Amino acid sequence: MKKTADILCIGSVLWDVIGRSASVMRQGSDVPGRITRLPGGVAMNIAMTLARFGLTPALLTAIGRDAEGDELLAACAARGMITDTIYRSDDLPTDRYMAVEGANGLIAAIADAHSLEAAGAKILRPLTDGTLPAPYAGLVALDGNLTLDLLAEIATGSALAQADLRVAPASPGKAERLTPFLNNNRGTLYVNCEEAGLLCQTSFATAPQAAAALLERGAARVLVTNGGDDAAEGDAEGGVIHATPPQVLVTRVTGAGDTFMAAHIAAESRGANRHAALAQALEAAAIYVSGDTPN
Ligand SMILES: Nc1ncnc2c1ncn2[C@@H]1O[C@H](COP(=O)(O)OP(=O)(O)OP(=O)(O)O)[C@@H](O)[C@H]1O
Ligand SMILES: O=c1[nH]cc([C@@H]2O[C@H](CO)[C@@H](O)[C@H]2O)c(=O)[nH]1
Repeated sequence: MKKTADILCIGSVLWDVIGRSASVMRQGSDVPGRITRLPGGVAMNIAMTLARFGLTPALLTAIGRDAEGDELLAACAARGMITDTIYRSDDLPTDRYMAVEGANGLIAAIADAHSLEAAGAKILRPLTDGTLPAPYAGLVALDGNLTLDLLAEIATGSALAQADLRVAPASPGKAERLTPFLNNNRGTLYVNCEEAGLLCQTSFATAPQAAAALLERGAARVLVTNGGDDAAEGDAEGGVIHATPPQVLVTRVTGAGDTFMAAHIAAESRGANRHAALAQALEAAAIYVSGDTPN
């Protein structure tokens, strides 16, 4: 039986190549370590986490028709995701992200999402070619790896005008690409305090302050996290609410934001109200950062 998608994940699905060393590293270091390759890209990370919360994501992305692409597609299918919505390109290679991590944290990373950017609006074809119900009125998780032009088209166009859009930035360097969602009062933005500051060209001391400022600048709805400090949720009608993350022993933080977002979406899809959804997202993120769940 063909599965129906609970949510569309639109954005980067690529291979992460991560070099890790136990040494403290600086520019120019050449040290022994391990190099691993694993599925990544923000849309894929969100899809993997949504799948852990029991949802079935369909992926809208560009993957090359190369050996790396075939392997990546198989990795998506193995996780129960719907892959026949993926645009396979004959001439564009499968995208890659490369990071180097030392004992002192992330040293540097390069995201090569050129194929996704070059594919442009082709990744959205399933929304209009009969593959998906049109207009699509369900949940959508969208990442900020798409070009500013395509993100603006999604924020203002008809293809996703009825959708429940949940938008995450791809990296601090791409945070400003979410501006069309602020300017057009569209979607729910999931950002941390730093990204909220970048979007508003300022800095915020607390998540409730950041949430209020994003709403003031035109956001329809926002979720703002701030590490171990209070997270906030707000929309124009209901105002801003906030809650404190459970205190846990932190063993990992990379991926905490994706876990928060996926758990929040999953809670709301089960019918949780805003207070319960925020609490459940914080609970799931706490379990994640404490290291009690698999990657
Ligand atoms: N030090 C911490 N103590 C307790 N909970 C934490 C801590 N760091 C993160 N969390 C939990 O994870 C959520 C998201 O964390 P954070 O605000 O750091 O997101 P992020 O910067 O987007 O994460 P990522 O590292 O994935 O980019 C927080 O709201 C909180 O629930
Ligand atoms: O510009 C980007 N930077 C990082 C990511 C992804 O985020 C994760 C690291 O934070 C990693 O999976 C990478 O692929 C991306 O998709 N685009």
